[in-house]
Amino acid sequence: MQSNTTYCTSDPAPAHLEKLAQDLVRGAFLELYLTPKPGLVDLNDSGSHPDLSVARMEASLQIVSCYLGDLADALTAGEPLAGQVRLGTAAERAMLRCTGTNCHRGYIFVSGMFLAASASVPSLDEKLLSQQITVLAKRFFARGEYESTNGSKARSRYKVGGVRREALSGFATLFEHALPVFRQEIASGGNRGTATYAMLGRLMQTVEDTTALHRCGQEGLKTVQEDGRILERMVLEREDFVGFLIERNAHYVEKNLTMGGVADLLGLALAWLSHTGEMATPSARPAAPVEQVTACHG
Ligand SMILES: CC(C)(COP(=O)(O)OP(=O)(O)OC[C@H]1O[C@@H](n2cnc3c(N)ncnc32)[C@H](O[C@H]2O[C@H](COP(=O)(O)OP(=O)(O)OP(=O)(O)O)[C@@H](O)[C@H]2O)[C@@H]1O)[C@@H](O)C(=O)NCCC(=O)NCCS
Ligand SMILES: Nc1ncnc2[nH]cnc12
Repeated sequence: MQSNTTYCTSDPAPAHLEKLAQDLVRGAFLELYLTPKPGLVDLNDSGSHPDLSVARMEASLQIVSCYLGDLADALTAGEPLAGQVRLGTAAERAMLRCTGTNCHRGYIFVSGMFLAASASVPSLDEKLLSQQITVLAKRFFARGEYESTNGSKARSRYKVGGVRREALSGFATLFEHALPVFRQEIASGGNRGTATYAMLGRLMQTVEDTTALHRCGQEGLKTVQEDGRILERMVLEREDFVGFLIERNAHYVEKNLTMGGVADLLGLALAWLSHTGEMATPSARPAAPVEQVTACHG
């Protein structure tokens, strides 16, 4: 796949931007393959998404990978916000054209926002990164809202902030909930598997997920939040949370309930933890470089 966007930069994106772009793709793959997850596509089934499959989402992530690589180059070339947004909308169109779905539309937005913020905060300082995300989100949303989306309808109908408030808060749910509960689980003797499910439980409780509202209204969102509370407790108490999640998946499929926003923020959290090295096993050999996507569709 050949990208039709090239940036004449004297040099490629700085190493930290290029690696973060790769880690943002890695995080989305880690989320996709996490199994089981109620209502979402995983290695068991497609949850409440009969139009999706693992293969289709992998194809979508190839588009996301091209987008993030192009965005890293554009940021290095000093591309202004309008040009960055054009890359995002082009990626949304490519995803729809190549996979027939919008399965990573939200992830294009949150991962693009995260990478753009990191271009101005070339460190692992999470407070500074969060503040820069808020700055960029204010500039992004100051451009106005031009289309009626499932998310915008859910936000006005249920008086919630959705992904918009999440971005304007500097991804507070990620930095103040998801990452701390992961680190707490590791510190208290857990492993990356239990810590990831503790993160999923906390995100289910805290994300104002407009996809859950769009599908099943307030009752649907409350179901996700209550299940997240139970999941986090079961992980903490070393109960059979996998059995619980398999049972809940059957319920979500019956109700057509999903939580795509939770999935995206989980992918973002796994991406950042990959970037900080907290997803690596202490004795692990340095990870082989992620196979670079050789060419991209524009
Ligand atoms: C800023 C935009 C993301 C638009 O946001 P908006 O609020 O207008 O709503 P949506 O366009 O619907 O996108 C919101 C998507 O963000 C995810 N999400 C929802 N709540 C949250 C939250 N609280 N925090 C973080 N993220 C959240 C979610 O995306 C995931 O779910 C989608 C799949 O679920 P599904 O139910 O299948 O969705 P639908 O197809 O809508 O329903 P069905 O028909 O299938 O029943 C998938 O996208 C996941 O990623 C929300 O969907 C931004 O997109 C925007 O402004 N776009 C305009 C063009 C642009 O500027 N693009 C460049 C961006 S850099
Ligand atoms: N695993 C998943 N299933 C459905 N929608 C998603 N959006 C992001 N990850 C997803």
